[in-house]
Amino acid sequence: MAHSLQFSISTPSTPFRTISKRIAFAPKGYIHIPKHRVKLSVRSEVASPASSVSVSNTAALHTTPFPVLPSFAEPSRETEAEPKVNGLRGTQRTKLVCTIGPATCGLDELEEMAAGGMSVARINMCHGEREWHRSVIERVRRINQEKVPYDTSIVFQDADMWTFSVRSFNSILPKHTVRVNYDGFAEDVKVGDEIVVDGGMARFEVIEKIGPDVKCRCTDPGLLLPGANLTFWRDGRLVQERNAMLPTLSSKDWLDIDFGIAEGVDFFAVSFVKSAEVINNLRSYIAARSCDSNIAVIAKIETVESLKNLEEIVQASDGVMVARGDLGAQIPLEQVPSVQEKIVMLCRQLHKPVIVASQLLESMIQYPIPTRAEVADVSEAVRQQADALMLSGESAMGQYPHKALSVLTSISIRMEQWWREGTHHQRMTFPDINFSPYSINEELCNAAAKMANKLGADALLVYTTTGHMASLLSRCRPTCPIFAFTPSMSVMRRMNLHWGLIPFCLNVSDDVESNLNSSISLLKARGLIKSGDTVVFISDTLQTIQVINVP
Ligand SMILES: Nc1ncnc2c1ncn2[C@@H]1O[C@H](COP(=O)(O)OP(=O)(O)O)[C@@H](O)[C@H]1O
Ligand SMILES: C=C(OP(=O)(O)O)C(=O)O
Ligand SMILES: [K+]
Ligand SMILES: [Mg+2]
Repeated sequence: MAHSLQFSISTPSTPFRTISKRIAFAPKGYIHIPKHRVKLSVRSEVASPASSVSVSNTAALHTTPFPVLPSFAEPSRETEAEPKVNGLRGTQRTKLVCTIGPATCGLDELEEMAAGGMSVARINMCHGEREWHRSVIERVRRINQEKVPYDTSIVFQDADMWTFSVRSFNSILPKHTVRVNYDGFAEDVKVGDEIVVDGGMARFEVIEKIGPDVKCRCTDPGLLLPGANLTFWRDGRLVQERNAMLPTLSSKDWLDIDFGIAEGVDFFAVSFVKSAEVINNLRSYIAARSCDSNIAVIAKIETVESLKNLEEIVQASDGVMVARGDLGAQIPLEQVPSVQEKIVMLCRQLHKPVIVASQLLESMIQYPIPTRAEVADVSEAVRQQADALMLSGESAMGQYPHKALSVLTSISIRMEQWWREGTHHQRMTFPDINFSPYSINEELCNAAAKMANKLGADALLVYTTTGHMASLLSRCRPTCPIFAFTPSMSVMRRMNLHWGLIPFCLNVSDDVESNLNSSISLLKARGLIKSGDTVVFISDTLQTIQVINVP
């Protein structure tokens, strides 16, 4: 497959992802795909800065309203007028993004995912057809209010000869052929180069170049999964000049972006971001193209260049994804955990939501329980207080998508509880953000969160017009849940990606007292707060902190 964009629909929203240089696959059924896994050794001594044949890979995170699910509390009279989109909420702090694929695209499956804790649905535009993408978006919408083939991995055996080709094959690929969607491939690669699939899934040596075909011998057997990322190495160093010149957004990406704007997705996730420039370009494009919608732009951190320009990229974006899949193919695997922690901390400091993605529960693509190591990895991401965790193949084409989601949910709940109960953590202190218009709100939020913690408050309530005040509060990672009220549906949907925010759409009147009363009765009716609870209330228009005893 060539370029693609990924959208996610969150169960309140959707993402979009960048286009990566990917290997295209033989039509289904041609190359056979045994289901067992091959053990691979990862050679990390060849650890020089890497870049891959991957170009950009535009992922789109798209957010739709929160699923309208049967409410656990009978709506009371006060809440009858409440918009349906508010749906059912739990108070889990860590948000869960699920990639939607053949395993989860049906209405029933999507509904089950929503009920199981999915906060954002993601569609990877690398896979599937436009109509399929549209139907998924529609179904997510409907919940808020055929299947694609996936059996496409290829097993490489030791010493087998394969042809990597940039030719476009109309129907059936010749035997032992892999299509590469990076046009410069045959020119850039040299006889003797080592080709590494997905950071070590399999390795090849380049034997011969024949026009657009590159003959390679498998030197380290393994698996080729759809959308695999190729890197090539010469004399133990990654070849990267060419890649640096490739555009982050291809023309196919731009068409996918138009599609996302037309469909009203909530997020675009841009793959293989190198600098803030592409983010800024996309932002101005969105602003020019869609006057009313305000699609958030997520930068996927998965290249060496993006690590070099990390701070400017985070500043320019509305959120960040630690895309550990491709990242692990670009830097030595043993560096991925510390890089993840660094990105999570930086995003927290700059109050941008951060998603930890890829291979969280990889073994659950095939097995109904995770490995202990996977549980430890997910726990660590929750302990770091990342805003969101993301499932890829586990939910898109795995055999146990719902089980995988429930594993994420239970690990998150357990770790969040451990965090709240214990004295395990030191509070993070932040330097001031220093955007002067926000400094008052920043101080208010810091103070309100601290006050809520000290008083042992049951909830924080925030009125937020743009979502900014709510994200400042989320950044403090307070102990109690944060109920965020906004009159804007799109602001509400985007808040679904932020740690601890439980967003509601509510028409706000000029009468502060009556706003507060209706929020409180809404939360009471849903069983989220009760009489006698202590609630700390802040608003971006009032700039005061109130402590209320719920009547
Ligand atoms: N829309 C889809 N249709 C079919 N398969 C999909 C779809 N989305 C995802 N998948 C499957 O799930 C896997 C993991 O998803 P993702 O991480 O988004 O893609 P990739 O592996 O291309 O980076 C894909 O490799 C693919 O096999
Ligand atoms: C999330 C990632 O991107 P994609 O799934 O598009 O490869 C990743 O590389 O980890
Ligand atoms: K991936
Ligand atoms: Mg990637």
